[in-house]
Amino acid sequence: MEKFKESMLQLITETSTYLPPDVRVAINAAKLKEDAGTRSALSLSTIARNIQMAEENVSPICQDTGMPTFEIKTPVGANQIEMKKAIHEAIAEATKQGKLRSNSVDSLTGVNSGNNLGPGTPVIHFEQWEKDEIEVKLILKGGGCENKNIQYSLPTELEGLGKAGRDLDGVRKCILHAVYQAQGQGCSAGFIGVGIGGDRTSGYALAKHQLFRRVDDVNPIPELAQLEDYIMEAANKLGIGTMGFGGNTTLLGCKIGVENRLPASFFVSVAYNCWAFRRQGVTIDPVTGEIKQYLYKDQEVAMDLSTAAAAEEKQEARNEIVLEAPITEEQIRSLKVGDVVIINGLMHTGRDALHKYLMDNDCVTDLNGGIIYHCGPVMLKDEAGEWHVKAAGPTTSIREEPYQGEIMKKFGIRVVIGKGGMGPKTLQALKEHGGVYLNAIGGAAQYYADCIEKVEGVDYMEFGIPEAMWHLRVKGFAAIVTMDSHGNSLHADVSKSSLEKLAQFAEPVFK
Ligand SMILES: O=C(O)C[C@H](O)C(=O)O
Ligand code: SF4
Repeated sequence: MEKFKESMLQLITETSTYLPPDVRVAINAAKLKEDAGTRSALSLSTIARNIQMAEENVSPICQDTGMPTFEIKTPVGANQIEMKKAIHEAIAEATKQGKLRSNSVDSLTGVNSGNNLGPGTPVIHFEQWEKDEIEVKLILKGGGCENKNIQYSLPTELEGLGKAGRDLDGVRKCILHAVYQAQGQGCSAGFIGVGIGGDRTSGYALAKHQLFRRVDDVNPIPELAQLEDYIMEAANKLGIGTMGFGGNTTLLGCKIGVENRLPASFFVSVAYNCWAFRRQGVTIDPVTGEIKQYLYKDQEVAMDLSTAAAAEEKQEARNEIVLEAPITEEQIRSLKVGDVVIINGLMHTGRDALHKYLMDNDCVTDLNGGIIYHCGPVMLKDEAGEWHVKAAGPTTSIREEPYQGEIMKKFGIRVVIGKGGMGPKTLQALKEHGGVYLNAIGGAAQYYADCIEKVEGVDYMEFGIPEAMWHLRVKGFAAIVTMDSHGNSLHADVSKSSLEKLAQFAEPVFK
């Protein structure tokens, strides 16, 4: 079992740090479809570079290393109890090594277990088969994209598309709607797994299971193969684009599975996975516990960095502004949607627990003129007791919508950095107070970690590592203004235009 544990540690590390070739091919292809210099092309360049950095640094592609979910097939008689124990040990070790973020939180107390173990974490599904080898597949699906999963109960009425009935055309409408409702918040461009049928629980399991299919496989059921092709074409006409910035690629893959249903139920369940589509698998010798073969690693695919230089040149031609806290209202008022901002100096991380806390409490740090970064990093402490950032991309900002405006005003915060945009309440506060929202590239955790020169300190450690307030000194941290102090929001614009485009798909296609 010692060797099996080592093999599991290798699998976890590989999954978190190395994006499989079929996913790389899809991202490289998306990059070719965007015009150089557009926001989407710039984001895809950053994503490509981030994927390469993660591989080189053997560090997490994204700081949210998700809910580790294993699907295991064993020969009859294999000891599943021992295997489970070994997997738990490997998970704890991978967390200690900074390959996984401590991501398991007690839902009642809010306490982070610190080692990714706890009731329900990790998820392990066993199944027996006749073969004389063990197969272990692992997916690390982050929380932001998990929040964009959606389940429909047919018949239903869908925004933009009208009635969706209990037939293949109703399914078609649900899937298009699922892509639309995700906007950029699940770090588009994404991959979706769809489950038709089952019950509420097995439908979602079926949807997630589809994500283990290769991006380039062909569905053996002809009508579903046709539907997958149709969705790929139609969804990419919605104009949501990478990070919801607008653009030609919104969806990178669509895999649909079907199961029987109850007469009264007709569920369509959609599992949305971000571009950081981390899944890997191995076959294992049941006697030695050694890895025999990787399942999604049959070719070498280098990330296409060729357009990065051209894109950066165009970026220089854009309005590029350097900001360093403390920032004045005047500086903020001069910014508008589309500007690229480069941040130097100090910023403070803050996400769910901190925002809730700051509503009713003072802050230990002076935030006047300051910058809040919606980020839950992966951190490691060295022997001298100093903290190091291992991965630090943005988290989905919309969760802070109930708090953000008020907190900005209360503490004099001028800049909020996150991803996916915020709603009307925050937009109004930016206008009244003189604030700006910057969108960083979701999932680009290595790229941003590289901009962090020093960890100046940390407060509120009781919230756990991802939720604590880290004081970070950065250099050359680039992000795009997507909500300004004049009432403009790129997110509101893209949401509106994509709804108009969605409505073009209301007519029946599959009779
Ligand atoms: O938890 C995080 O760091 C990010 C999360 O996956 C998100 O997409 O919001
Ligand atoms: S931040 Fe984005 S890339 Fe990372 S897990 Fe969340 S949705 Fe995925």
